[in-house]
Amino acid sequence: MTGSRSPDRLLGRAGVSGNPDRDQHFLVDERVLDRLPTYLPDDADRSHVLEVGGGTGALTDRLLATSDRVTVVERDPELAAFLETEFAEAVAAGRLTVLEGDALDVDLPDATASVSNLPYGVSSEITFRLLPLGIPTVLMFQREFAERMAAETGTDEYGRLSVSAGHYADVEVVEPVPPTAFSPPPAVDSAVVRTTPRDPDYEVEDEDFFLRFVKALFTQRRKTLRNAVRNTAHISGLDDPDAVVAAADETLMSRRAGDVAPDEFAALAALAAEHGGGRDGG
Ligand SMILES: C[S@@+](CC[C@H](N)C(=O)[O-])C[C@H]1O[C@@H](n2cnc3c(N)ncnc32)[C@H](O)[C@@H]1O
Repeated sequence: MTGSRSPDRLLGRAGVSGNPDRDQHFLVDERVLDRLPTYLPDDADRSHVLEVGGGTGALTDRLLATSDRVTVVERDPELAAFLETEFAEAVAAGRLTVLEGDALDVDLPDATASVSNLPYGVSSEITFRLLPLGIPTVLMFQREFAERMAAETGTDEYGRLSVSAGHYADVEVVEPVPPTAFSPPPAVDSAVVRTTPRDPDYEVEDEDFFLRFVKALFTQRRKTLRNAVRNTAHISGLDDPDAVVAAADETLMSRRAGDVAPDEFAALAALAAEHGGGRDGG
C-alpha cells in the first residue's frame, strides 16, 4: 500500500532521528506531506517525478501514490539502502529508482516534474540544476530564501535570486511551514515554492554569463544600470562596458537593478554578449 506510511513509523523502522549536520530534517506533519504533491500544476505530467533528498521516504511514499514513476536521490548510504528495502515492491516493479549520491553530482534523470523537501545547505545549487530542466517543481526551502526567490520586481526582497529563478519559471510561495512540522525541527521557518516553467521572451545562450552578469549588477543595486555595468565589468567579464551602455536603451540604463524585470536582464545580457561578454569572466 502506498501513500499512507506514517512518518514516525518510517523513522522508527529506519532507526534514525535526523542529523542537522547532514541536512537531515524529516517532515513529520502528515498534512503537509499529503499536500506537497497536490501543489504541482493541474496539467503537470506526473509520469516521472524526481525527489531530491529522500530521507526515510515519507514523501517518496506520497509521490508513488500520485505518479507513475519516481526517482529519488539520497546522499546518505544508510538511508538510500533503507529506501531500497522499505519500497522493495515499487523498486521491483520498476516504479522507483533510488540513486545513492550527491544531488549536485549525479546525472539527473529525464524527469517530468520534481517534488522535494530540499537539504537547505545546498538548496540554491540544487535549484539551479532543476530549473534549467524546464519541468514544474514543488520545493521546500528556508522561508527567507523562498520569499527572495518569489519576490516581485521593485520590492526590497527582489534580487539576483529572483531574477535568476524568474528567468526560468513563474515562482510562487504556496505554503509557509513551521519548524514543528519537521523532526528534528530546523532553526528557521520554511516555505513551499511552486515553479512553473516559462518561455522567456529572450533566449539566453550563455547561461553562466547571464547569471554572472546579473550577480555583478546586483552588487551595485543602488546605482543606475549605466554605472553598474561599467563598475562591475571586472566581475561580469565584459570586455567593453562602454559599448554595451552605448548600445542599450537609454531609459533602461537610467534604472536600477532592483526595478528591472528578468526578461529585461536577459535582453541586456544578450546585448552584452554581442560586445564581448562572457569571454573571460569568472
Ligand atoms: C530535509 S531532509 C528531507 C527528507 C525527506 N524527503 C522528508 O521530507 O522527510 C533532506 C534529505 O536530503 C539528504 N541530503 C542532504 N544533502 C544531500 C545532497 N547533497 N544530495 C542528496 N541528498 C542529500 C539528507 O540525507 C536528507 O535525507
